[in-house]
Amino acid sequence: MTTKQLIEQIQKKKTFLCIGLDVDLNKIPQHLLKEEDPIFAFNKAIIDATHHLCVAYKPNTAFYEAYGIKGWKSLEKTIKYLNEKYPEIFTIADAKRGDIGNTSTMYAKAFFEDLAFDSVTVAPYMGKDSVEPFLAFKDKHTIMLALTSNAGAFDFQTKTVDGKELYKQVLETSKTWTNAENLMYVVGATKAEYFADIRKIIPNSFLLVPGVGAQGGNLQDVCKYGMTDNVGLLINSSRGIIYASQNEDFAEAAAKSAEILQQEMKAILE
Ligand SMILES: O=c1ccn([C@@H]2O[C@H](COP(=O)(O)O)[C@@H](O)[C@H]2O)c(=O)[nH]1
Repeated sequence: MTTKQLIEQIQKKKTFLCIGLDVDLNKIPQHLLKEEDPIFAFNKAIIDATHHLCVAYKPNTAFYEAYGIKGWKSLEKTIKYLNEKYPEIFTIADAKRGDIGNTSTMYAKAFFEDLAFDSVTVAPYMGKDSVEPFLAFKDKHTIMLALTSNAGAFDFQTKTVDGKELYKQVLETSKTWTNAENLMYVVGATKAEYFADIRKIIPNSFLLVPGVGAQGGNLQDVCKYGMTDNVGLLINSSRGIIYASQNEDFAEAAAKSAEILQQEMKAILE
């Protein structure tokens, strides 16, 4: 999907919500455990109930890898279902990959070609040659960690290196890379006070913003300082939506929870 198509979807659906599909078998309704593929059954029900309220889904691959081959098959089925039934939805593999160049190319093939995700998250720590192989894929998006939502973000990301905070160095340097137009960035909703400075460096790039809901980030604050003319934000909530209920009504409860955020977004967009 192109960035233009993503912006069109945001404007049409009046939402920039991304729903995180972080499936934990201990948290899903127990009746689903009787299904042949409980993870896919859960995701399918959540997607069917919420697709009109969001523009993106983000399975975090850890929640699938934890269940071995079965988990990976559930991830495959989920992305295939999304691509076939809801092709207008932007898909994010939250895998936080990155390695020496030839290995990064294989990661990129896995997520962009084999699984056919629109985007994948990567870590910037190994630098230019670890990220550029992802950027080489046309109409695919590489979402690089910039300033993360967790407390550990202050261990390295905000430390001063050569007179500038490391996360700012990451943003500035990455702008010079080949195919940098295919970059988006992760900035945590819990770091709302940093968005104004971040926008000075990357005024137009899309930001994937996790941390609303279960981690306590505030949507209004993020939008106040992070929003661009083209919105430029994908706000993610995972647990706050998909585990709104652990009973048989889980899909409807997830939709209600998603609708609360979507209505807030709609009001901001109007
Ligand atoms: O800085 C980051 C980067 C990634 N994440 C991921 O986003 C979701 C958040 O889940 P919630 O349940 O809404 O808290 C999860 O997959 C994280 O691994 C993040 O939280 N912060």
